[in-house]
Amino acid sequence: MLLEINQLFFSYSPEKELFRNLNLKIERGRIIALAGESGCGKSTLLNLIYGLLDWEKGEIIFDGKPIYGPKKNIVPGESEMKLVAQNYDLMPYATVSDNVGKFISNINLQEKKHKVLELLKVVGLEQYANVLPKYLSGGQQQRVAIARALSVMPKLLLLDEPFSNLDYSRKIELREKLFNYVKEKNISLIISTHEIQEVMPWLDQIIVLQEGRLIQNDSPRDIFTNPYNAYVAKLFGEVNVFSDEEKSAFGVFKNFWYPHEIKISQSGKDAQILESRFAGNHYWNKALVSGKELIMYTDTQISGAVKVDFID
Ligand SMILES: Nc1ncnc2c1ncn2[C@@H]1O[C@H](COP(=O)(O)OP(=O)(O)OP(=O)(O)O)[C@@H](O)[C@H]1O
Repeated sequence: MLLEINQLFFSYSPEKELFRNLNLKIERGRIIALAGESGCGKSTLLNLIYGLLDWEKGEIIFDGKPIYGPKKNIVPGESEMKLVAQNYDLMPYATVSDNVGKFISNINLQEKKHKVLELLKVVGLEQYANVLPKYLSGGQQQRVAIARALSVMPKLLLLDEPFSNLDYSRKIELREKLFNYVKEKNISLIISTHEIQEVMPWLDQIIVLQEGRLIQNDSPRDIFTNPYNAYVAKLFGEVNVFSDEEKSAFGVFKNFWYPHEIKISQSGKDAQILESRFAGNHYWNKALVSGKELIMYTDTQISGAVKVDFID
């Protein structure tokens, strides 16, 4: 086991407990997303794992050794664990290359140069090697910090919202290179994100927090097909939520239906299409079915009276 959190209690203030008896086990070599809406405790948990905060009760065991908060002031060695927080903490008067190479030994300068270039390629910043961080955008600075963290080949890399400052095309490029790199080098990765859809193809595991409670911890497929509650289902985008009463009234077998699971059919329930809008890869439709508004996606624009089926 790479990381074990046992019966952890933590709060920023006595009135408001954040983590109450949090338990978590993480195996080596995995790419894990820590998901949940803003304020659920993702950054705090990463900071606790990295030993930046003191907790009240419980233990965090990393690679067989206990982690302590700043009071005991024992931080893991550089090569063990790295955190890239939302402030990137770059050296302002050193170039991008020097920042990335900060933790790489100077014994073999040729090798160091080669390694820095390799890392800059992973984060797509090879053209910026000689630029100072202040001339970079927030998203670029974040990528320099990620490259620097990768340079020490940590056993565990913690990334707090690594793609939050990137436009879509950069995000797509970075996520693939980054995830392939960590897998190749056997670096375990935990990233916090509220855009789970965008990283899903690379994830081995998703951990969902809701107001400091760990409510689901499973493979992406299991969480997507069997979300614990509406909060979890909504992490994957739009979803139609049926109460238990609605579920039996509609004769459907589950509470959460994604828009692509409601399909136009020959037989099925009567539906009135209220809106049908072009959404790029599909049409986004709002349908009225037995008095309930449902969102469904279709390949073509639809209107009027149709019939729909629920097919997962
Ligand atoms: N330094 C602090 N002092 C007091 N309360 C804090 C502090 N940092 C965070 N909190 C509170 O703790 C809770 C968890 O915050 P945290 O930043 O861990 O959430 P998050 O899931 O990472 O959110 P986001 O996705 O917006 O970064 C929130 O209610 C937040 O207001």
